[in-house]
Amino acid sequence: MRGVWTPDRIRAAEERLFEAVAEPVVMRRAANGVALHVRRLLGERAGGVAGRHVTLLVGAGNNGGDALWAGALLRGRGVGVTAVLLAPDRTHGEGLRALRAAGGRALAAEGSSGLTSEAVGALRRGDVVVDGVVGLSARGGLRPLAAEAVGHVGAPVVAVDLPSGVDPATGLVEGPAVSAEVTVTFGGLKPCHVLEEGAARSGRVRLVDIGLIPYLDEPDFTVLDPEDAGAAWPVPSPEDDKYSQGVLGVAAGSASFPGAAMLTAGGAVRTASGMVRYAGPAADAVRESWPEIVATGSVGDTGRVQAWAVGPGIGTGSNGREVLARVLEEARPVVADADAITLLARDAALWDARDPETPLVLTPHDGEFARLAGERPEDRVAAARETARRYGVLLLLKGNSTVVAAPDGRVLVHPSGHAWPATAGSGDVLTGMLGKLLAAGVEPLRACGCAVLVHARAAEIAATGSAEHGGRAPRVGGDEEGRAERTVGAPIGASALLAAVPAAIREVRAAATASVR
Ligand SMILES: NC(=O)C1=CN([C@@H]2O[C@H](COP(=O)(O)OP(=O)(O)OC[C@H]3O[C@@H](n4cnc5c(N)ncnc54)[C@H](O)[C@@H]3O)[C@@H](O)[C@H]2O)[C@@H](O)CC1
Ligand SMILES: [K+]
Repeated sequence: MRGVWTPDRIRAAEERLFEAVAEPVVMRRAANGVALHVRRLLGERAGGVAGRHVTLLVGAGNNGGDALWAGALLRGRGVGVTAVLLAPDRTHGEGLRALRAAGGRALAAEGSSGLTSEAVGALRRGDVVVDGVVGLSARGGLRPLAAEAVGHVGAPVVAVDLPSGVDPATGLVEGPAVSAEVTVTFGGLKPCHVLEEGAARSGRVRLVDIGLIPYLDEPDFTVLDPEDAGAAWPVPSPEDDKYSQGVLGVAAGSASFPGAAMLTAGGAVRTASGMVRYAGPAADAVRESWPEIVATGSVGDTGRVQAWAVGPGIGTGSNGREVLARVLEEARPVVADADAITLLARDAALWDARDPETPLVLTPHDGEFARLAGERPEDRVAAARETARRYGVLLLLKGNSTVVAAPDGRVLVHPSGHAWPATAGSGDVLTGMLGKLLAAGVEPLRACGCAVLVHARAAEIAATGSAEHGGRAPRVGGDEEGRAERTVGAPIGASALLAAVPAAIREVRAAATASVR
């Protein structure tokens, strides 16, 4: 599990760190980390380090200072280094002196008519380009000169701290911005690494220890790693029987639309052993597809369950309303999706059926969220947190980065790093998976994080056929250099995602086993 801290909290921790350790020492640590990851990328993409060329794009502040110091260290490894200075009169002085003393070159980016031809040549020559334009103090998109310079970059980019042009606190991009292959950040992750467009533009995020950790407060939110999901995933123990592992009730689909029932129930079956019960008009179809499921026609006829998954395909009319009300009255943990969210958003009386002490998870996409909250989410973490608190629910806001907020303010984010789950029926599978984890007794916030992570990975495995990597490096963190990120994929349907769930579970469980060795 990794923490994510807002820029303000990072700065406050840095101030405390500087009382104990001199700032240049800290910067040198940061630069060491940048140089290490530039060397790795050179090895990967240029076949070696010595004799290769690195171009530094350097802005006005300490972010550029980090890049210059890293350049000086790379010179020591036989790398040719050229710094292109976007603001020569405000360049980090010590960093520039260090680079020149190590034999690096520096030139001004701007001539009398925009970017000079020397600067363009340097940007085109780099085997790797280091983005030291702007870091934690970034405001808005790249300024025109920096944007023009970035436009000439064809080589892979290592971003210092964050890809320039991305808002550090939100991950939003409001103008031109850098797209990095690797982002090297310091002390702790920032929201831009895992949220919105910033997550995609950060590429592989590498965290460097600069001694900041003891000075950090509680993170603003957290990110689960595959090994966290693997460690929490329920598997049967020798004492278990089919009931003791948690029974899930599924209320989904209809006679004319049995697909939602099939996918929700299937998500549950593939997630954990034990038992799944189905209640609804698609009972015959469900029995046929999933003979292991005990299927009945109505919620009232279903035997005991430890949790319910309700909503996909139940409709928003009186039948759907009745099903949802019956499920809520049972006072068991519930995951409510799709039509159930629409019903809850427009019918305040339905909330009376609910026991406020029993966990209720709502899993909206942005449109369903707008029905609940009155508007589409802008700052997704803040919006999910506020809505979770207001309704007293766990709010799982789906998106490329999925945000899960608990009513007590805790938040988990999962940056999927790809969009393969964006296919019809995929949400139904997630609902079944999450329901089964709740039935198995996994703590609700963690259950949400685990289900989202494994669901996203299953989609990726289905699309890319990459299961053979057996425990791919996580996008955020990890030492292994990514390979699967460049795997070419093919579009999938939700059935293919569902079929890949066991492979994804095996992968996270293998990651958990490896991490305790
Ligand atoms: N506080 C510290 O001493 C440490 C800072 N570190 C580095 O320092 C960075 C923060 O440095 P600074 O606070 O000096 O500021 P930055 O280097 O992030 O920004 C410098 C200046 O760029 C300008 N700017 C803002 N938005 C811009 C945009 N969109 N396009 C172009 N220019 C823009 C502003 O004038 C800003 O003051 C971190 O991101 C990290 O890389 C690390 O060395 C670790 C320790
Ligand atoms: K940067």
